[in-house]
Amino acid sequence: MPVLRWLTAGESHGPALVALLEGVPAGVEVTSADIGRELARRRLGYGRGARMSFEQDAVEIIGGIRHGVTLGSPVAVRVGNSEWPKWETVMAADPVDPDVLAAQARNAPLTRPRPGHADLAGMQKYGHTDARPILERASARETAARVAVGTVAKALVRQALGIEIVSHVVELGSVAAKPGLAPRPEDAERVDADPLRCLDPEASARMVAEVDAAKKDADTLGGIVEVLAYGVPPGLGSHVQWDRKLDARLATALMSIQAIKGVEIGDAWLQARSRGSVAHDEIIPTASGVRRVTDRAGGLEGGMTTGEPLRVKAAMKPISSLNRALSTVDVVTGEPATAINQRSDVCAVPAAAVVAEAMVALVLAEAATEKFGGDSVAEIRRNLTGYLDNLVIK
Ligand SMILES: Cc1cc2nc3c(=O)[nH]c(=O)nc-3n(C[C@H](O)[C@H](O)[C@H](O)COP(=O)(O)O)c2cc1C
Ligand SMILES: C=C(O[C@@H]1CC(C(=O)O)=C[C@@H](OP(=O)(O)O)[C@H]1O)C(=O)O
Repeated sequence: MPVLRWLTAGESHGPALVALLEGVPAGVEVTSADIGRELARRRLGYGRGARMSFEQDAVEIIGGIRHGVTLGSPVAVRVGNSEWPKWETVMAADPVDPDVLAAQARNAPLTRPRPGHADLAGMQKYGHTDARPILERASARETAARVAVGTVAKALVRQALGIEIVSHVVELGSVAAKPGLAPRPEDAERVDADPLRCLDPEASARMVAEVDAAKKDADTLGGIVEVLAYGVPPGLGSHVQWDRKLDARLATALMSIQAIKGVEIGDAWLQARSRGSVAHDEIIPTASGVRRVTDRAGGLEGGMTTGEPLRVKAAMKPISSLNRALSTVDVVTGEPATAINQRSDVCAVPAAAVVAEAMVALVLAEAATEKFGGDSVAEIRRNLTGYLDNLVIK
């Protein structure tokens, strides 16, 4: 059984999302205000749709935390959808009078699946001619629940191991930030203050213009985000089995985010195009122990952390709900049609970076509790200190 596990439930326009995080050690200090702050970060970013401006994330901790400290029991969080009153008939859990439903425009079947969304494959798989039952759960609204439990994971790795996780946007559409820019924990506020969560102000201005141009053309954009984790000890994850390798676990976690289609560990694409002599991180002795001269590997070798900063990137495809709707088929008439065209984000890359932080935090929290024990923060700290003090190679 995994040491730490998490699940979410809830539909985009249902009453709430819920998240359950099991295996959290006792003694992690975290409050609903902390979760609220992370959820507010997820709503940031130039190019998000109207829903982000009027919907609130109403956080309620249902279990696992008492007086701001985790108990060791499962942590359960509810994130209420303030849009619910508008949807309580369409999304009612119990049967509704068909005449009442028919009178609601919102309940009209969505029969023109969007290329790039989960609509068509989901309708085929689950046997619907209406996309509603699919898009409600496919929607990235679900990422609010991940960020809620990701906040607990972040607090755990920070308080037990001193790990700080930050993220930034490195590319948006055709605009790229200056290569090599990487935020440190002290840059986190500056990143959040930028409209695109980009560290390079000149690139950020061009990204704003790119979003404006896409919006004017009724189009959408994707991009690339990077997550960095500082203070990660060597030896999280393992080389001994495919499903213990931390690079693979990070890739799975990031790839599970809606619209993420590629993951890069360190400078993987550049490494693939380079010769071995310039692709790896040479090891040198220093007064404070062995170090790598560079961090091209993104802090991971053999499925284990090296002690260098962890660095992973995720590529997000452009949003698939376009006002300039793409060609599709009306699944009821069988005729060519234009896809469902509903209010949508033009670009959600900055928000995806915040979700990616949460997923990296959950994976690191899982790997840390595996390695250092999972009952209390004090126990993890003790075991970490014992491990670091007794490393055979320092
Ligand atoms: C933060 C975030 C916001 C998103 N917003 C939208 C949106 O407004 N409209 C849309 O069509 N897709 C949006 N997406 C992407 C879809 O949820 C995603 O493309 C869809 O669920 C299909 O899954 P796939 O792209 O992983 O194959 C968003 C994704 C993220 C991470
Ligand atoms: C609600 C969120 O994102 C939603 C993700 C999403 C999608 O298809 O993924 C579609 C949009 O929802 P709607 O169609 O209701 O406007 C986004 O607003 C959120 O991130 O909280």
